[in-house]
Amino acid sequence: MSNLIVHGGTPLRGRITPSANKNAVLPVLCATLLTYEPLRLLGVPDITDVRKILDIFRLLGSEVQMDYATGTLELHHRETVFDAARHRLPEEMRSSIMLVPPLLARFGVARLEDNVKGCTLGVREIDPHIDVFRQFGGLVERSEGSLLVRCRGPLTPTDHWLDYASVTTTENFVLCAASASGVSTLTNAASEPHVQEFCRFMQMIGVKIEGMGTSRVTVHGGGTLGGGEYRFDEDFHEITTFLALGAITGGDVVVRNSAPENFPLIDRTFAKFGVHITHENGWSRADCPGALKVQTPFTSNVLTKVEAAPWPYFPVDLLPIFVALGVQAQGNAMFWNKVYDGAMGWTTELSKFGAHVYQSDPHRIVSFGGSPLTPAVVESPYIIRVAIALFMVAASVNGRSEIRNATPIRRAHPGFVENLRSLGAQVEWTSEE
Ligand SMILES: CC(=O)N[C@H]1[C@@H](OP(=O)(O)OP(=O)(O)OC[C@H]2O[C@@H](n3ccc(=O)[nH]c3=O)[C@H](O)[C@@H]2O)O[C@H](CO)[C@@H](O)[C@@H]1O
Ligand SMILES: C=C(OP(=O)(O)O)C(=O)O
Repeated sequence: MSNLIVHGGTPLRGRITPSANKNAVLPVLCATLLTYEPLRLLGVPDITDVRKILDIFRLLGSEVQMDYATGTLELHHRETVFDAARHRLPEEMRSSIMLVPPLLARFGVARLEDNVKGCTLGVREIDPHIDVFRQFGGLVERSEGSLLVRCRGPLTPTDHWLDYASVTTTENFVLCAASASGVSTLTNAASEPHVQEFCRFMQMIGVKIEGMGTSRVTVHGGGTLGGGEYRFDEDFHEITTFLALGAITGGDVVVRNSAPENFPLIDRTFAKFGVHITHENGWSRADCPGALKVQTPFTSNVLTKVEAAPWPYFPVDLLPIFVALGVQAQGNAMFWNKVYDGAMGWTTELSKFGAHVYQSDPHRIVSFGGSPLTPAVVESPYIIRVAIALFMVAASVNGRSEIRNATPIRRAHPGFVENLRSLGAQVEWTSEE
């Protein structure tokens, strides 16, 4: 694990182009294994999760040419071999679970390690995925430290209704449905921008999908899939992160943003902390006239709140970024994580900066912002966006801070430190790992 050393207090200024969204890139990479045709992917980020998936492709015998300097990936899964006893799917990342449907389609078997939990946000269920595999005719059995999923023939189309709008379960449903001959429908489907982007890629390789971006998705599966060229969109998480960094340091950061239509709720959430976002000619800017300040609600006896839930609610992965704004803003705010039951414990680390945050239950915290903060040495849990939130607070405080175990940032944000330096930040990693 590597730490971030930050000399904070410098307002960040400049223009920046965000990278692709890890949570779109990874399901797309898994989906590539469904086709035998060559593909070219553009804008592939140099992040550790991508490297892990490409490593498994190489083990399977796929042709993989990745040029990280240009973000161009040439991929051809022409002749592949999978040995469930020998080949291990990448651990410590949630997306491995989306390799199961293409492995089933190709080899009739997949083995999933127990440790595919990704960020330590509390329970990351696999039962909804198993329900999906079984609905399509998959056979699931427990083996030591892993699950074995098999199918005795091609998957069969199905209709399914999810308990909740799970991102990766929706993607797994679409992946299974693409290889099942016939029509499959998912109700209570997730609709996040990355789920929609993944569906657009599936359409490009020849899968007919109706209802993408809504809660009911219909997939016409079983056709022969093609190849082609696909360029990834910009990551709304990274766009929001850079805008928030500009605001928390009192600077002026302008970020490339080709999809401002995804931002109305995110913009209103910034406004709750006194940050005004504008979108013009494909660029977004955070303007913060004066100090950060929590908006006072008109309703009496309530707190200004940020309520995170499946899209189109405020995105849960952005919640820590706004907690960082909350502790710097004058006033009190409530942050409500409706998705995860164990994603708020990290906020005790904020007290090391002198911040006052109270956890009222596993899902909710209240920030009492505006107290003067001092530099600190803090520990990040294995949560990408929390390492960033701790960095944000450090960057806004005069003096030397250290974010220990900040490596998870490398799972999602390529060249994070280099990008920040280009905006004027004084920050470095303690090691290259
Ligand atoms: C690789 C990838 O794409 N990871 C993302 C994906 O993970 P992932 O697909 O694992 O997240 P899910 O949408 O399945 O939700 C995660 C967990 O939250 C709980 N839950 C979720 C929703 C709900 O309405 N009720 C409920 O109880 C469940 O315990 C579930 O296991 O979506 C999450 C939620 O946006 C994001 O944090 C992750 O970054
Ligand atoms: C939680 C995240 O990723 P994962 O689901 O892979 O842990 C994330 O991208 O913030």
